[in-house]
Amino acid sequence: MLDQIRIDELRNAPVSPFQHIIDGEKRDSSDGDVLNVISPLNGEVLTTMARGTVEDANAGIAAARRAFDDGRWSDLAPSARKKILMKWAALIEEQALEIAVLGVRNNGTEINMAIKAEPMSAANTIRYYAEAIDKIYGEVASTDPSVLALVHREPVGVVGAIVPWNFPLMIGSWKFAPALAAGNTVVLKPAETASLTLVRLAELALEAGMPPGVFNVVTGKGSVVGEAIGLSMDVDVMVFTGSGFIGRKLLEYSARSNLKRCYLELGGKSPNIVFADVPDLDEAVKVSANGIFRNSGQVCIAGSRLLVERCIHDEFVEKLAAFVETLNPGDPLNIKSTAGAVNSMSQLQQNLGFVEEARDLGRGIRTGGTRILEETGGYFMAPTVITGVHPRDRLATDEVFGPVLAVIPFDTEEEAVEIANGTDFGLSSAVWTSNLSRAHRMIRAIQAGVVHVNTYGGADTTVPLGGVKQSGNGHDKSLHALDKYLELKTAWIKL
Ligand SMILES: NC(=O)C1=CN([C@@H]2O[C@H](COP(=O)(O)OP(=O)(O)OC[C@H]3O[C@@H](n4cnc5c(N)ncnc54)[C@H](OP(=O)(O)O)[C@@H]3O)[C@@H](O)[C@H]2O)C=CC1
Ligand SMILES: CCCCCC/C=C/C(=O)O
Repeated sequence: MLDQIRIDELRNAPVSPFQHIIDGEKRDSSDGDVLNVISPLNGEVLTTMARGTVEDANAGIAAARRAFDDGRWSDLAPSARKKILMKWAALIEEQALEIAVLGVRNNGTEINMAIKAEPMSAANTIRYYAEAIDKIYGEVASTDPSVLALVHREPVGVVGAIVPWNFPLMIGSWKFAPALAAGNTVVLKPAETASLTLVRLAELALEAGMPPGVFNVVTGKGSVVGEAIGLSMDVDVMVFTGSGFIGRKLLEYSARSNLKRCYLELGGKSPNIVFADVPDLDEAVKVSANGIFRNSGQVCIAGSRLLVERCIHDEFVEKLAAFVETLNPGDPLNIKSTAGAVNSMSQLQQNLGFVEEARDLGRGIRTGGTRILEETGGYFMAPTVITGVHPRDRLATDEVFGPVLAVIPFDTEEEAVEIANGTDFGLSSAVWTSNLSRAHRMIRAIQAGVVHVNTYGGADTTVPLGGVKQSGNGHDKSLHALDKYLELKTAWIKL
């Protein structure tokens, strides 16, 4: 599917200014203000987008409220909603390359990953929930024969979605696809540094026949548009992926407004644990490296802590560093690049700050540790492996969200579990072992929403993704995600 010549044609195509999509229309901000969209590929202005005001956020919410309350979407038969969603998925797939290149110019993800993880994955997710929604049934409870007790599943109402910049379409679709399939309406605020493709998707939704007001996208600052959505009395469910700092604010907004449900996915510091009986050490090296360095480490489930049993530690690190040095981070629109740009200058500075702190503590910068390709003006960083990290170092406890891997040796299974569980996070993890009993013990012992065994990543739409501890609550993906967007209603009928 990836054609370098076509990508090169698209890479310099002019990008028209982006507006909000509210009530089925493209709209400027109420005060006409715009934000410059800076491309992380060269630090230059790519285009502008509407800088949403509180009025714009409220207009998006009001449109979603009207569209929900008058039943133009929720009262459609599930099969009718399904037809529109299927058409939407097809349109996204038809334009996948154009959308992917626009997204790469906006957020810096390498094109190989972007095409799969963004438009293709969004289309797949929309289709998954479209197909599911006419197969979900209510219940008839077991009661005394004088009563008929029914449990209905109803859409909750207006869903506010606030999504991040690392995979705007993939993560966005994990929220809006089940929400819309279930009959809710949506107002979505994309991240300031990755809004363009989500606006494009909203345009395609209208083209697919989605009624106006059902899916609204309001761009701008989180502190303005995001806060207005969080505080709205007309938003019934809030779904979010991003930092714990903003996740806490959303809980506060909910408490200060209408106690809206709030589902948070807040990232992690996921342990990737390699025992000496790893079935294939070379495979583990490669998969572990990809588990942290794809998308420049800007992945919530990134295996950012590598715990290696001491007796194979030196050999593993040697092979890992050698493999990492063969990676080819750089121009994300070159299909040969293995990683692209870091999303923003502030993320790059944050990443480099972690490296400096580790260096000051005397940890070993085994490879990487620097900004690269500075002459391009882009925000590129070498994949970085840091050894001798102490489990209490900030590098071992805090999310970097960049291409920085902390390596920690361990001696026993118990110690590995203690280190693995020794952070406030609990999103993902992996165990590499040939011992089936140990694999099952570790699955039980690790505090995380996902435990991989002898692999890292790759879990598809069929399984839930969610965190424990301060990695959040609720689950994206799978049929379980629908529960967030459905309300149970009991009908108790005396016969
Ligand atoms: N997938 C994941 O797990 C992600 C984790 N993170 C973590 O967060 C760190 C910081 O990244 P950052 O982009 O600043 O993440 P944030 O949590 O700040 O941003 C996530 C989303 O929240 C919005 N937002 C910001 N302020 C508010 C507010 N007051 N009310 C409502 N919404 C708001 C943002 O909008 P805007 O862009 O306009 O600020 C964005 O859409 C990363 O280094 C990483 O550790 C970040 C992104 C994704
Ligand atoms: C194809 C990349 C897999 C990403 C898995 C989930 C990432 C979630 C996130 O970053 O929030």
